[in-house]
Amino acid sequence: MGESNGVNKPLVAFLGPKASYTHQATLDVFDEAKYILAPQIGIEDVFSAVQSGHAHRGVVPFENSSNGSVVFTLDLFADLYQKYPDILVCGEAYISVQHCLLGRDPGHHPHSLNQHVRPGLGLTNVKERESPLSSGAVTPTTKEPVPSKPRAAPLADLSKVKKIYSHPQAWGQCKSFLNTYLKSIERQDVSSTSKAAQLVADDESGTSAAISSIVAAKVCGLDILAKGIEDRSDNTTRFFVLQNRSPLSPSPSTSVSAGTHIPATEPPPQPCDPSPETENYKTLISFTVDHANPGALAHSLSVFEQFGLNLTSINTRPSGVENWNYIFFVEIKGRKLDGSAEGAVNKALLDLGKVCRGWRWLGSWENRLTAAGSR
Ligand SMILES: O=C(O)C(=O)C[C@]1(C(=O)O)C=C[C@@H](O)C=C1
Repeated sequence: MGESNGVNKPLVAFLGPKASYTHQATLDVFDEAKYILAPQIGIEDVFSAVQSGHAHRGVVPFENSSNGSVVFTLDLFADLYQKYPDILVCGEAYISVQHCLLGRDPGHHPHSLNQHVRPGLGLTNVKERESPLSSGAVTPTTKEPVPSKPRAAPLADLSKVKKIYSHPQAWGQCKSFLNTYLKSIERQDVSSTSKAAQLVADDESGTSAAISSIVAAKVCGLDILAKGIEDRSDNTTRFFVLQNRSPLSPSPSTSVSAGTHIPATEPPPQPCDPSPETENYKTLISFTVDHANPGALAHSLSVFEQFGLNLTSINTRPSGVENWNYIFFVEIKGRKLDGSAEGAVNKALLDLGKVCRGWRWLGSWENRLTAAGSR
């Protein structure tokens, strides 16, 4: 299970196709020489591959610094139909996201190619125009951080663009550019930004464009019509590495030949790290409360305070049971110790069970956020 027959390498499922931001996150965590990286059509396919044991690990987007949670991923963790009971988060990765508008530039001259290189994706010779064509474009610098003004101007004439494809997360990250240069142009959601680039590459009319990456421009042979169109220069997406809690899913030491590199995001040693140092870990927990009970949410959250566990994020999604009832997701600093009643997280979970309706531990993993972005 979780291995590709013949080559004996563990399989890592990720939201594809190739050149998605999730692919870039996957390459940051998993060495292509030691793992088979398997693109999936949707985020749910990644969950399914890990749940079934077909994949050893999975990589999915979780949240963006400017546009918030990836609700598709949260809903899969909410798992209303109990399809993914064994999914655990065992790692995270942060990718700086610089979006481009990709399409066909009628004024493109093939000799003005720029060179870009991205290991693992073989990126070279990306077709990027050097000079803005758009008159009256606002071109703020980072010294002029006015949110309503786009950070980039088009590099080509956009008047022929009649439809834009992208992953729904991308629209909210590029609001200023879209409202300024592509207002009222039809937008179509697709499963990923690299899928969007593929669709535009297949559209021979040349009237569609994609919000996607510079890597996808190369892979799909598209022109860069604008670059750096995200609202914020520090636009970053966080990805989760998933594993199956069941021992059927092979651990790296059994599935990879001796001396292999184990990614830094692999789960902490099991069953129990004797070190009391849990500060550099994070834990994701979901829980539901009795909505008729005043203070039910406050009582649940106070459990974490009692054990000195800092909350790093809180999210809600509809519970699926009753209208206006929610499932809560909290992320806290610290980790659950396996097979132990000790540890602040373990104790907090015991107490949480006394005040909430139900809870689920969704994994503990090493915190990969540097002190600069600390949380
Ligand atoms: O569409 C992709 O390329 C993805 O990997 C998904 C995703 C996301 O869901 O947040 C990843 C990074 C960007 O924030 C936009 C889209």
